[in-house]
Amino acid sequence: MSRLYTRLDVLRETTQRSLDQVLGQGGSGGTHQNRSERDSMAGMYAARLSRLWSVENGLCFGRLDHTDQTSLYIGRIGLSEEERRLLIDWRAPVAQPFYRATPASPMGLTRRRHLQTRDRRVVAVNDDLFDLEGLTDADRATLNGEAALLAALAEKRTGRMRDIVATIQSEQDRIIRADLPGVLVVQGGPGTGKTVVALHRAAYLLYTHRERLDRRGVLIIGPNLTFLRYIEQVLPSLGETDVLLMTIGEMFPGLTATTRDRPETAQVKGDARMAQVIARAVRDRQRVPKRSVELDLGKYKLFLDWRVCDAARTKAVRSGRLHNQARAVFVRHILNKLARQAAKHMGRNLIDEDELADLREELRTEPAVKTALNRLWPYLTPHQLLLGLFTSRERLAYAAEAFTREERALMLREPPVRGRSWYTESDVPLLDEAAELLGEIDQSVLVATALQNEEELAAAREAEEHERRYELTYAREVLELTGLSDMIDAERLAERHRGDVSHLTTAERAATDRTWAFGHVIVDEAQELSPMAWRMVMRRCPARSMTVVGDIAQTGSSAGGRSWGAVLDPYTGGRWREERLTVNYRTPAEIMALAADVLASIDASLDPPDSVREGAAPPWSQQVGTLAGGLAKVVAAELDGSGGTMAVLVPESAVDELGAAVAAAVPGAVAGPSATALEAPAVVLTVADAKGLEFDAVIVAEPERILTESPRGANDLYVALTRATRGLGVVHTTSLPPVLSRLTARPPLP
Ligand SMILES: Nc1ncnc2c1ncn2[C@@H]1O[C@H](COP(=O)(O)OP(=O)(O)OP(=O)(O)O)[C@@H](O)[C@H]1O
Repeated sequence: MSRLYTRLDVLRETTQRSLDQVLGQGGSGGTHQNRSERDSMAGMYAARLSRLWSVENGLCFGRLDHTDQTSLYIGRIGLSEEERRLLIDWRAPVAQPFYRATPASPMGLTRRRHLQTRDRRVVAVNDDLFDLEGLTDADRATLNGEAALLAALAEKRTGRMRDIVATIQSEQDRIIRADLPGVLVVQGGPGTGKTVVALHRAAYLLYTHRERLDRRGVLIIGPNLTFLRYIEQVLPSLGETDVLLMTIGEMFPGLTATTRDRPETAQVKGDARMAQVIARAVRDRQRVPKRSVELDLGKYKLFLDWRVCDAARTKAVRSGRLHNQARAVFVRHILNKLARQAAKHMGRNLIDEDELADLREELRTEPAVKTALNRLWPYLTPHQLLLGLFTSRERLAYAAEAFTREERALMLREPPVRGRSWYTESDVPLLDEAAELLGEIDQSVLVATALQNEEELAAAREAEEHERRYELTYAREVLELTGLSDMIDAERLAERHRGDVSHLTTAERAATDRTWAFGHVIVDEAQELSPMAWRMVMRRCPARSMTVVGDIAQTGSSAGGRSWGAVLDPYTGGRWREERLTVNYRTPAEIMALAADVLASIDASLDPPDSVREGAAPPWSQQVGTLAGGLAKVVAAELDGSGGTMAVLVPESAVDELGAAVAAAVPGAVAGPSATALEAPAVVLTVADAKGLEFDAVIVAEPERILTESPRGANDLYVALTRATRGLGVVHTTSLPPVLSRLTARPPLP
């Protein structure tokens, strides 16, 4: 072990020296090319350095002893010295037996050794022995198959997900090392390691297909920002920092939409028919006036015949261009007609092409003409289109004719109020859809076309401001994640995001480019995505190299999927493959038995995963007089100060009230998914915000309300019950739902 760490220290020193040398070669001096080369060298050394620092804990965690008497050490990265391999990267093919060998199929091993280290010292050794014949009695005594796994699972949760390189199980390893191309679905019940496996798969794919994925990047989509915070340390701890983590609400550059619509609204907005709605909303902005329009130019008047507009529109639509590009066709046709009219006013019946072009340019700048053209075929940003649609009953009536009046009413909204975010998570795929149909607008054109509707302009400006703030936050996060904050400041990096992108890593560039095509996309909690969200995600991965991770039984969103086939067939022609995970590493058997009752109430044919652990205290229930006061008391009493994590999962409609009550009564408790939520001793969350997370203890409040509050209430309750790693309690005021009859009742609190 000491030899490995000595080698690591040497590599850190030499890399640091190289970095210092490059950074010392003058700040902004030299040619552009010199600066650019220097920047990219510095970026490379800095990335290598952060990789070398990230593997300090558990650098080496295994040893393979082969039948031919050779041994290999397995670790987080590969290390060698003078051509000799000291440590094998866990992702290398020769490391595979560490995860796959079994007594029935030992893969050339006599022994697999798990090493637990602390502060560079080995503190525990667990062996799996495959050559039972050749064992001494002492060796036989140490036979301890699951010890390493069980030790890892028994550890207290820190609020952050840890990597599992040392204890990946065989069924998980098959998924991690599955081929890159095609769509792989990983279906598995709660706690089966879907998320952690997906993250290790990302690390494996980057290692195995480095060249391809370095260029195109890997995107991981998670259900909410808290979840991304929960998992963000896993890949850096595996030495991979250039992976982009995003929620659906962040996938339209410049926006971070975190508010969720009510379930009925989210369902309507996520409906596949919304693609038609957006297309019709665009068409609705390509107008033909009912009768001819009079254009007063001062010196004379021109008449814009509705038939001319109609012909112009047909021509523009037939051009096959996107809305903002097709505008040029529309405008040119109309200006040609107006120019001929204008020529007549000047007493000229015949004009040549050059004169026509001159007149067209003159007319183009006439305010009356500009106003008319902008009304008939305005340049539109996706923001303007959506705002115009959702704030107008008439526009909605036209565009969303396929929906009922009630469904349209769910989409109708007040215009934005300054300082308050207007977009919801389900608007983001709609913005993306709109962007696909509208096409880009040249920045200079946008500035020149100052005749847009006031509100729309304000919204566009707001979006711009959002973008600036977003870039800054993102840049800070990137720097924090890569540990480079001492070397580059966030403002500069944010500037680079928007301007010169040549020095940025792939993930940084991809984050700001809506049209970026990723080399591989991993979608976690994929059952929650609406059909419209899938359209957006699929656009980001035209190669269809994807890992889709989820559990249909945990679908909470009304817009979410009901089967993988229904979700994926339209994009893959049925060509996707499925792997299943069947063992629950999180929830002890006693808690899982209760969750299994809820699962059976959703669909009796669904099997819960088998728990690998048992021995937890039986889950309990406690009736209280008033919910807020009673809950706060129970939470305070349950916190044992031992440093574990606790979540209080509450109905969506009561989250503000209960969050405030618990935060006021329990020192250190936090209400809602804030930046500090994961580190707090107790956090109050809705089930949607707890998706994908886990806690040592979980208290579920008023399960009856969780069940009835949403169309998929039983799925929500199932998710809530399966977040616990050690203890589970239920606090309620009204009678308990019959499906929870297995709970052990504690004496009620007055
Ligand atoms: N092989 C393993 N070794 C150690 N810990 C593991 C292993 N597999 C899974 N775990 C742990 O089990 C817990 C559950 O894993 P994870 O969150 O990935 O499950 P999931 O299937 O995504 O769950 P859910 O669907 O409920 O969100 C995590 O703490 C994870 O680290």
